Amino acid sequence: MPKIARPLRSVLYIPGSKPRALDKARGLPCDAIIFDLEDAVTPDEKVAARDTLAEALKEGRYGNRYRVIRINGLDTPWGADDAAAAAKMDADAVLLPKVGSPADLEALTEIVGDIPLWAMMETPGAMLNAAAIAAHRQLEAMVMGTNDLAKDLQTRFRADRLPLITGLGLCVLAAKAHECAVIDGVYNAFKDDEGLKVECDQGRDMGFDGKTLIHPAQLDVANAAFSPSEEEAELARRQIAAFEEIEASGQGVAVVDGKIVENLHVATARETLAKLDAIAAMNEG
Ligand SMILES: CC(C)(COP(=O)(O)OP(=O)(O)OC[C@H]1O[C@@H](n2cnc3c(N)ncnc32)[C@H](O)[C@@H]1OP(=O)(O)O)[C@@H](O)C(=O)NCCC(=O)NCCSC(=O)C[C@H](O)C(=O)O
Ligand SMILES: [Mg+2]
Repeated sequence: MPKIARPLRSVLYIPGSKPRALDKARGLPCDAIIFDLEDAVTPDEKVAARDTLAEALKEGRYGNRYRVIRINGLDTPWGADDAAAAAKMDADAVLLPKVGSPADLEALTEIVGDIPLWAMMETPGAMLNAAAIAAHRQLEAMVMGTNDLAKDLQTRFRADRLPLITGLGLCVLAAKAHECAVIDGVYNAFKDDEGLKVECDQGRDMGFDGKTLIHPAQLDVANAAFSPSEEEAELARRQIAAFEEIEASGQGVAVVDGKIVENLHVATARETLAKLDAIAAMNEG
């Protein structure tokens, strides 16, 4: 069972310092929100942003969007106070930037207690320690920080993300091995829908559960890319029906569209339909 069983197709960053954006998010079709106190907030605004965010969360009205607070690192002047404040806010999880090892998460639990944790995976060290980080008992999700990772790796931007693929893959493997969710990094060119779609499709094909986003205009592309398509749902229904029929006759392998369907494919087909149901339930709730 995944530690967090809910759609996380679109995970929108909102600067904790921007009341207008904090309010706008109450009506946006995102599955989760990362209320940011880190990179989207200038040093001068950091302390005030904490209070602005606390007020917004107290007022609530975020519906069933999952609410995650990204604090500053515990090695910064703001991190410990952010963590203490976040623990008292009405949020679902706390996200720690630049996690390097499980010890970083352990240090955070000493301040926030047993609230679920999310980890920014954005340094070369984190890629190499991904399995140990994913195994932390309170970790619920990993979030790729592809900007920081690209910076540390001194890569150039490439549409195919070749320089980042090893790290992305290591984090997907680690998260899946430990039943954590894993969310892809942001696409910086927020007016480029086509480029965003290519990157979302790549992330979806790699096994990511969703994408982090920086602007409301990116939500529809991510929601579509990380939802099962009509064709996938229709194929899933046919696979289940064909397998049930063949199973009733005492056989273990069905054939649909010229391809074998065994019990493991049926499990995937059922997951596809369950995901659609979860999205529908979330949209109704
Ligand atoms: C990128 C932006 C600075 C653009 O802002 P702006 O020019 O104000 O955009 P628009 O005028 O097009 O905005 C239209 C309306 O939408 C609202 N808005 C904009 N962004 C958001 C948002 N993220 N959430 C909610 N609402 C948003 C505006 O308020 C306008 O509303 P209205 O006036 O009512 O019409 C800006 O989008 C922005 O700041 N984005 C977030 C940037 C951010 O969070 N960065 C940090 C996270 S990314 C990161 O750190 C990556 C990671 O760590 C790594 O290493 O990779
Ligand atoms: Mg970062």
